[in-house]
Amino acid sequence: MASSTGEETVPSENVLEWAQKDKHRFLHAVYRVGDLDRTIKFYTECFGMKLLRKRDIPEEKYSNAFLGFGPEDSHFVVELTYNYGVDKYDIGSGFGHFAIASEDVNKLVKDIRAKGGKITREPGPVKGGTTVLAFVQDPDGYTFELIQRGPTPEPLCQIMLRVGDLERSIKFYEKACGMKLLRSKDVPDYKYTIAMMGYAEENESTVIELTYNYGVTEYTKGNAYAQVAISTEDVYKSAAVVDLVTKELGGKITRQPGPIPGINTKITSFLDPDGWKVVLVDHSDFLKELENPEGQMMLRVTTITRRWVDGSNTEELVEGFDQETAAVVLARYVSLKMEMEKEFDATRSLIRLCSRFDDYRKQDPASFTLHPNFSILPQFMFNLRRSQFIQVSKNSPDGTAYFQMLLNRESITNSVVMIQPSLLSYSFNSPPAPALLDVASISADRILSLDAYFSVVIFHGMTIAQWRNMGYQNQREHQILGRRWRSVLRSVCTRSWAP
Ligand SMILES: C[C@@H](O)C(=O)SC[C@H](NC(=O)CC[C@H](N)C(=O)O)C(=O)NCC(=O)O
Ligand SMILES: [Zn+2]
Repeated sequence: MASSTGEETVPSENVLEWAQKDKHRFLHAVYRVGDLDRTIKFYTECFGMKLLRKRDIPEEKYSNAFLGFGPEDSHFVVELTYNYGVDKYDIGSGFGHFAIASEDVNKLVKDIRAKGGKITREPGPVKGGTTVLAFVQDPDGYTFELIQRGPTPEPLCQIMLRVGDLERSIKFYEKACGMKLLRSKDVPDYKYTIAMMGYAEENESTVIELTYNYGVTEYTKGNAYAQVAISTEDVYKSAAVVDLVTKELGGKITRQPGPIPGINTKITSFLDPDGWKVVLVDHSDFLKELENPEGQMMLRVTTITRRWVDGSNTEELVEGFDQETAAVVLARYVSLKMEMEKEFDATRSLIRLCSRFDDYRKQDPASFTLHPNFSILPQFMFNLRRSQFIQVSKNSPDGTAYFQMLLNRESITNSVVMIQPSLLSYSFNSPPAPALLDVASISADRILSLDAYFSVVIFHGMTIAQWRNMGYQNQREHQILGRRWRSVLRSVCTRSWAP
């Protein structure tokens, strides 16, 4: 369906469907600690967690440590952040607890106490219920609930957050994140209600435990707990869903979908109606970026198994279609065929594909639409035909061979950039955001970086160019501008490829 501006708009109910179709997994909870080694020692010795990886980012003055009960590609973990020189944080009144499932809470409490851990609630049935639990405080004051449970594949099993309107929050996490309400429980004697939200059985996986205290609608957030990271199969579609849901239930997008400059992992982030932050991370990017305990980048070859479907079953074919991968495979195929068959015409492939998966009314060309899962292919083919893989006359044979070698060797993400340059727009009051490959993206107060993989072009809008020419970035009275300008240049120039 085309709108008056000619842009394709998809009815909101179709957009919202994506959250229910998407595949999600809880990846990690991010929070700040005052002493990384102190917390690592406590979690490994008292909880039995394993240190999975550490990283230090001196230019940004912080370090991270990831700990959990199993590897990150299959377990929910904690991501600790240590900011240089900051040894204390305010946890606020809204953050409740993390939870660790144990088959013997009493024994675990004894062990933790013997190692100097601070038990703030002795083991016993929960007030108003029967589940045996205990509470322990970690060195920074974060509360960990120790919950009695049989064997489970996911011991790190809860993030408890207090909310001011339980129904609103349940609806938000169902519609924006595709979560299910796994269980709710009202405890009138203690004037609270809880709701367990997640993607699988409560005893088998991590959940967000939403807690409503009767009559309490506001909590302080503090500056200690940061966010929860959840995987998604498509950050762009997921962000479109979240944007719609925030208009209905509150909350807001805090980072538009797109690659993290220099890392390429695609993310989007937002606040829920109570201000709790969620980051959605592209799952295949996440798996590729995982590092091993020595901190080396471990590029994983992730075999994405797609259920094969009978070619005549168009609907299932469309639903499982990965257009970025298809576009790159098509480019690799076409650049090979062009070399072997001079009369080979790449457009025929696109025409065949469109005639198979399009939707239009006869005699009405304007009604032509392609399913969203095919939306980038036409523009991709437009750029491929003009790329150095097809227009070989401009290169030496060695040059063409070099470009084709890289196209066949690089990741899907980088190969897409080789054929369809990515344009990022940087401004001084919002995070970098993908921009349309069109002159309309040029504006006086923005810096544009065109990444064509083999070359990067940095364009300064007229106003910024004037500031730069007048040396504002080096003048004391414009030091904020200078700092921002240098961080923009740094993020543009720190790319992950090395031709
Ligand atoms: C089910 C389990 O994971 C829980 O966390 S329920 C524990 C129970 N929660 C509350 O009381 C929530 C309301 C409270 N006012 C709050 O805001 O945290 C709890 O903490 N019980 C205490 C006990 O001693 O049982
Ligand atoms: Zn709990």
